[in-house]
Amino acid sequence: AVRHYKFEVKYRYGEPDCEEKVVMGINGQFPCPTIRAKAGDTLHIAVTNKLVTEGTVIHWHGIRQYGTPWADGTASISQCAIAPGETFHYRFTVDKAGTYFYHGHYGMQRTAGLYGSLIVDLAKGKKEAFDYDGEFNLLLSDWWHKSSHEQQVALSSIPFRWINEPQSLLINGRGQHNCSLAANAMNTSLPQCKFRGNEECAPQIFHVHPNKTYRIRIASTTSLASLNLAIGNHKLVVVEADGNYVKPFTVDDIDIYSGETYSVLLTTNQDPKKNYWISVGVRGRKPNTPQGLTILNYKTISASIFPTSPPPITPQWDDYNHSKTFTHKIIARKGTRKPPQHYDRRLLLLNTQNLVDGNTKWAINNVSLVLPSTPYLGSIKFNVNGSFGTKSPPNTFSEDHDIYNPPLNPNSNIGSGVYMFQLNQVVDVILQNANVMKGQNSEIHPWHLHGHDFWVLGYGDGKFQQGDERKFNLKNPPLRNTAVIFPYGWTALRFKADNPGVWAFHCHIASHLYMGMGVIFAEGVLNVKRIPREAVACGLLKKVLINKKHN
Ligand SMILES: O=C1O[C@H]([C@@H](O)CO)C(O)=C1O
Repeated sequence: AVRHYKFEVKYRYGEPDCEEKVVMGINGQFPCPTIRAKAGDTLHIAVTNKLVTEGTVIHWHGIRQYGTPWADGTASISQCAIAPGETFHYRFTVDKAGTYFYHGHYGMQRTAGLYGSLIVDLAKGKKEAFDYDGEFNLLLSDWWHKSSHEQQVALSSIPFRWINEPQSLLINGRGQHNCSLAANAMNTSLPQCKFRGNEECAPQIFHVHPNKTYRIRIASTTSLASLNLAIGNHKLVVVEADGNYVKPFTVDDIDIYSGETYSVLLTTNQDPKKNYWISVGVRGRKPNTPQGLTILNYKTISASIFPTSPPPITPQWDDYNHSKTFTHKIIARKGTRKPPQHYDRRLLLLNTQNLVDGNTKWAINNVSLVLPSTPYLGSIKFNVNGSFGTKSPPNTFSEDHDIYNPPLNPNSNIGSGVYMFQLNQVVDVILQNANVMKGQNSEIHPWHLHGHDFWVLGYGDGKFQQGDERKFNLKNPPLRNTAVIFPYGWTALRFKADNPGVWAFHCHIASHLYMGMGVIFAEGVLNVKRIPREAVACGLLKKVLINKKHN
């Protein structure tokens, strides 16, 4: 079936965490409307930009866009930003059931609130690999009191101004900044929140029946924060990650990085005379943000009876062993597509923090990404000269780079070059983490690939060595679209370059991408047919496409 949506992107006042701010929403809603479709459906989403003075695009995160690379919604990569007042028609199929989301992919518009859930159900007649009685969505995000515009200015100022930690964590767009839902149950200086219930920042409470199993679809669209989610007294069975089944495993809490999605099963087998906390806390960076909270309500009692015990304690932010233990449990469910046993091309990508002309940036193999004004998809397809860096970016980095210390020479270059793959090549990417520019520290980065799922072949501590590939899991590696690199560690990915188009591969932390932490992949672009001309008619292609006929 074809599903039609009309989206108007517009700022409005809102109080996501009880403080009035300007938020970016769709059709007056924040978070933006949930899209629900069936596998095999075609979505036709007409996006009208009502922002008055800035462009916009929307990326359908986790949807591979086979045959429609111009609908991936990445400004300067797959399309021109939609100008104020204009409408762009996204038409693409959702071929695989799973938990996804969508978000702005121009500057830091995701930070401003431009995100919503995208759920793809199985095609009619197909059955899930697990049973459940009901389901609900948890769309997780972090919220900032400084506007996305001010954050962009801060990050590109000399001296550099870091954005620091978010003010609040939001669950389905709702958080509490000046009060705590759990004040009466724990030691805090915050007052107890009091709600009539219709406030925009009142928690969304999840109502369940006892002795049932629920599928909880979780997505993290945070700008910065890595999160840990727990539900008091309840176990979680992880069954899906990034739209792919995983071998089910049971945990007390899950770590979720920006750009990831999970489905977990929860069985309501606890005391039905109580309600329970759902808590979200910060991991991987020294937190300065209170937990995000809401309530799991057993319908056997009133939802207004809050738990008297404190919310689950989020694991210590720097307990990386906890994160690694969780991450290593994620393997593919039987029946998942297996990886090719060999690669055709390998990239070793070093992640460093650098200086470029006095600006603090992130660079990959010493190149910090700056996007061109003509979208790559059009430039490559129509062979436009001079629209982006023609020098291919480096496949690897210097063997003597000391990943445990600040770089000896912190300066790097900017670049807009593209890694070009032969269609159907098997590509391995080893992401190598390193020390930041100042002090002894290395940070978490969740890397997201557009247009493909990849197999996560392995993780390791320290510097990747040739022999490490013997430890790769080629038997049942999980298929995902986002994978984390741990501090001072490496992560190995494999994918097949089988989707003609131009695809971003980048750190999903909004500020880090803004600071250049990404690369551009392209394959088989000459095979891409029928690019709508409004998708790429800007920059150097504006005149060309108006004057000539192309197919
Ligand atoms: O990009 C970043 O900059 C700061 C810090 O390294 C410099 O202020 C930080 O924590 C980041 O993740």
